[in-house]
Amino acid sequence: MQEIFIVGAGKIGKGFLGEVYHTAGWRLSFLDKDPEVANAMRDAGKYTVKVHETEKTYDHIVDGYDVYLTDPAYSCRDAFLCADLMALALYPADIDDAAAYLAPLLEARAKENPAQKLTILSCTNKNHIMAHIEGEFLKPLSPAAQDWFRENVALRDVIIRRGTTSPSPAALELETKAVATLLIQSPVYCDLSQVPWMELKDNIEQLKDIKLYTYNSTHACCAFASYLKGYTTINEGMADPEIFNLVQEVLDESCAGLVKEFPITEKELYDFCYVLRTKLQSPHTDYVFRVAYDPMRKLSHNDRLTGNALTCLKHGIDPKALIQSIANGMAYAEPKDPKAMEIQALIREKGIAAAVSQVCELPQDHELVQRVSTLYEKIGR
Ligand SMILES: NC(=O)c1ccc[n+]([C@@H]2O[C@H](COP(=O)([O-])OP(=O)(O)OC[C@H]3O[C@@H](n4cnc5c(N)ncnc54)[C@H](O)[C@@H]3O)[C@@H](O)[C@H]2O)c1
Ligand SMILES: O=P(O)(O)OC[C@@H](O)[C@@H](O)[C@H](O)[C@H](O)CO
Repeated sequence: MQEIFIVGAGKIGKGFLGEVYHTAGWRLSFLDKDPEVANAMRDAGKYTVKVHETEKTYDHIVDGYDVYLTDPAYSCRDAFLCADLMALALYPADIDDAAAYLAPLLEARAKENPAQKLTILSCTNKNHIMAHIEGEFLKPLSPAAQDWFRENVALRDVIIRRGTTSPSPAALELETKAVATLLIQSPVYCDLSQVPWMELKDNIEQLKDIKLYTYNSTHACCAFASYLKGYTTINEGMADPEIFNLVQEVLDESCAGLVKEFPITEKELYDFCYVLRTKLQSPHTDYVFRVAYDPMRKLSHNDRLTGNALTCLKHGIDPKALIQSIANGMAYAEPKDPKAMEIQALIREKGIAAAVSQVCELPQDHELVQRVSTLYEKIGR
């Protein structure tokens, strides 16, 4: 039996990877830093995922797993030492800590089980960070373990094309929309051919910008605009004609920039985004809080809105709706989102132009900073 070690037992860990690898008959081990999350899973011994496929919806009960806390005694040691696959189902900001915690385990594996190769999947929406992650894994290792890691570990990026939700981090009832495969940078060191929804690809870095600048730019646009209108779900936002139109404009601008920037035809891009162009309601509730979460990352230089707008400007396309969405993101003042609060503090301390300049990582006299600042002042809050 093959074994997956899932770091981060949240929505993607439990609701996507746990569900899919359980279906495929793999042994599942979860590691989480939150005692509430780990205890809830351990006490219940099972959880339920409502899976929405194109033609059917069904409940899948996932059980028979082990769950560990990131304890100082490394109770997860045995599970880690024989895992074929490790998935980092974490936000990018949590990966460095996870790599530091995992270092003694990698050191032990290099000594005690050197012959078994390991594949690590980095499951985030942040692109161009794989060299950094590899550095974080290698940094604490001894020279011998570093050599072993380079020879025997395939650290790979992925593209997650499904929304997975739960009402709280420890919830044992999740929902997932299963309509597209998980794209994984090839090659890997384990056999994924019998695991549903897994697809190996050889150009993940480029495809990931295209996915972020279409699926995630429209998603962020909807979340920030929805917050400003007082909605709490993405479903409510998409049902509002004004927000729906803004989302479509963001998609049009993004696609116009992408066909100029990347070797992809308009038809290929249209097909890739087909689902975004229909007014279909999602079969499950998705939350503005989740989709808007961490606006500092979402508005940063290479990410879904700013990176996208810069690509448009580079190719002579006016990114009007993207710029409005960045301004809306600057006005996203959800008290429970620490990074939204950091942005609000920056605006209070430095003024809007300096804050946009810092968040979007652009000079203050850049056209985009000036236009975002002007639009921000017009937003009624
Ligand atoms: N949920 C989705 O629909 C979705 C879709 C695409 C991509 N993603 C990406 O997947 C990643 C995970 O998202 P999620 O929705 O599952 O988040 P989540 O908050 O539901 O789960 C993350 C889990 O990781 C745990 N964690 C954090 N730091 C840890 C550490 N150092 N060691 C062990 N556990 C740790 C947290 O306690 C939490 O349980 C993110 O990068 C997100 O952008 C999510
Ligand atoms: O996970 P984030 O915070 O990068 O972005 C929120 C959502 O846009 C994202 O999770 C999507 O639902 C997902 O990328 C599926 O397309």
